[in-house]
Amino acid sequence: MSQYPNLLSPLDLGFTTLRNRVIMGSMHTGLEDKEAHFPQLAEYYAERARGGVGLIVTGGFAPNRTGWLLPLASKLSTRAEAKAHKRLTDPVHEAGGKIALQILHAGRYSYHPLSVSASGIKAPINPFKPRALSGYGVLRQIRAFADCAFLAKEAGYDGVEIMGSEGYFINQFLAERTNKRADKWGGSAENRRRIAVEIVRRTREAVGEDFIIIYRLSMLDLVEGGQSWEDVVALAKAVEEAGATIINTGIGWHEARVPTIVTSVPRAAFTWVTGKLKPHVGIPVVTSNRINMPEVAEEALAGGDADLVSMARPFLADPEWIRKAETGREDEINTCIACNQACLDHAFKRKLVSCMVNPRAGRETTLTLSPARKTKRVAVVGAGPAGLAAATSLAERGHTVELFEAEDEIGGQFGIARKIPGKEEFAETIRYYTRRLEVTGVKVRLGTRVTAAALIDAGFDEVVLATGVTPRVPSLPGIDHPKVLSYVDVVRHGKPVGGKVAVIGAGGIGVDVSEFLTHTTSPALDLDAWMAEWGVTDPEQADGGLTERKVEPSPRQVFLLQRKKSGIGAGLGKTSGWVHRAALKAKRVEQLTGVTYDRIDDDGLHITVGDEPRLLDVDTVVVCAGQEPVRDLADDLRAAGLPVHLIGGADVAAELDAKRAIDQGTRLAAVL
Ligand SMILES: Cc1cc2nc3c(=O)[nH]c(=O)nc-3n(C[C@H](O)[C@H](O)[C@H](O)COP(=O)(O)O)c2cc1C
Ligand code: SF4
Repeated sequence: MSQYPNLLSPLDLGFTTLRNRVIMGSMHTGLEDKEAHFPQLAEYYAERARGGVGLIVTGGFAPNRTGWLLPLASKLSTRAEAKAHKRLTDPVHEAGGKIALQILHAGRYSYHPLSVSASGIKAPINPFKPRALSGYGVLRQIRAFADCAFLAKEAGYDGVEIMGSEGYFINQFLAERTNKRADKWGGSAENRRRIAVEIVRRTREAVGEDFIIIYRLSMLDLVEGGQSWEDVVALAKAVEEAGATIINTGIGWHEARVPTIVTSVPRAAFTWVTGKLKPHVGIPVVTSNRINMPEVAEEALAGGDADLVSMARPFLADPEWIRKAETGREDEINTCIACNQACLDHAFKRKLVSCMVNPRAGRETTLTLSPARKTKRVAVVGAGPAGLAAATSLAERGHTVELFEAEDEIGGQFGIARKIPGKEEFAETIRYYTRRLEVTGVKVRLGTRVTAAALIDAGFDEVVLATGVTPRVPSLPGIDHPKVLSYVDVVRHGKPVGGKVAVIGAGGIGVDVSEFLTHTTSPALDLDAWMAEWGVTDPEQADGGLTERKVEPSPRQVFLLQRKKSGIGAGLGKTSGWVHRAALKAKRVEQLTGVTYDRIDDDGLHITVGDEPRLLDVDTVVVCAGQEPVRDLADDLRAAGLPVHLIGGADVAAELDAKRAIDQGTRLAAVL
């Protein structure tokens, strides 16, 4: 008997059966935008289908040019385009999987001048003002959805998902916020939902009975002027009536100021919303967002909140997620830690999407770990993200690998990250590597500060130096004062910190340390606390589910300081930086930029801001002023003729970058 009886049980849809209750949620990876990338996209999907996922939903494809998210982005509106899609659907079917095409019309989120919407109201996150559609224009858009679905069927898809949430085109008709129309497509709730219902009805007519239609329904808009709960329920019933097979959950518009998927959002944070809707409809419902491990998914289903779970990013992180859950190897799952660093942050920069913890994602055809032609004895020094990726990937290719780590535990900087409130997920990557080291047979030497002489004597063929970084000590009068601590002292070693603290350096680490110092508990581990913090409430109590934000007061007063004039946490990703900045503001952290540090003494930290000298009478100064690479072994090893490879912080320490570190470790291992 499986440990996950609900999750792994098939779902009979009448005309077809899904092999389990897991949908790989829609993710636009960038590979969809050019047919030249379809072979790569096909292999990315096929690998996930082989891994056992029940149904794959593609990234969004526009049904016409006006619906494009970006100029020349993915679209399916012609027979020629449909033909190319066969290259995607065939390999998935050969692997025993199923695949649905997502139809996404961006409406006023379209980043181009052709953008259209219910009304001519510009989105706060887009410079392009949409044109309000005429009545005829609305009918043409509806038809485009149905035609796109018809082409998808021709291309061999098992179904389509109609994207009705996240503030895109359909959602813009549903909410009064963006729909000011006076015709039959606006005004009353019934009129506002007419377009969604018509799209589903016309799509069903176009594709016939035996074809999956998922409707992704915005259950919580999280914006002012969003839909009421009554509207949401009425829409769900109407969509079912119009012929949808399944309803998927959508949460929050892109312009919402509530985080919905970053790592500080508790796991399965919105499953209760799906559960609230479920009794109102007869068709299966899917829950989504921040479900990343089998026990979380199983609990959502066993609790009766949903019939299926959608997991998007977890399938970037691990294509074999299902197989591992099926065979009791959940401790081998490479867990999505919701960092967004290589997925959504890439998408925003128009870079191809991948995954921080799995750099092979989206590069299945180019980054392969094939068996080594000549096996070697390799020493990897340092068990941070770079060293772990290198050691395990090398061992997977058949090399004999020994991993040396000076500390008593693996993880490097991730061991610090995991202690930051809201970043607990980083512990999963350490757990994953702990197990992967065992599975791949790497010999691990913890608490061993290995010397160059020992490495030379041992006769390794290659040495990989992943020795990481040490905190940079700025030259500043009073830097030796007892009230000065490094971020490592504070976070890793838990050294006591006073009630008034200055944090020097407002990069990613300074921001993390400020979060650490202003929290006594982690809202990420307490859904009620998190909802209160972000003002998320039951949509029955407030339209769109938004109320006032309330935060627990900080246990200490924190000043976050930066020499540069650029913004606080400027290097943080687009999708997560604003969340940290908003959280620190709510905790009343005083943020100062353009600061000159004058000296530290018994009175505190003396600074100059602009031309104004100022004394911060703090008890503790925490230094987060960058880091220096640790690479002392390199010269001696090279002098002895050993091939030495520097990776991670030991290579480039200027900006701590785990994404780069894991990628570099994996790529090195692929060719050694
Ligand atoms: C890189 C990326 C691209 C996405 N593209 C789409 C998309 O095209 N359509 C869509 O409905 N959702 C899209 N999403 C949202 C996901 O479907 C999903 O709702 C979100 O990632 C939360 O689920 P997860 O925690 O399982 O990843 C995207 C998410 C990511 C990370
Ligand atoms: S980059 Fe981060 S958030 Fe994105 S899939 Fe990978 S682990 Fe998850």
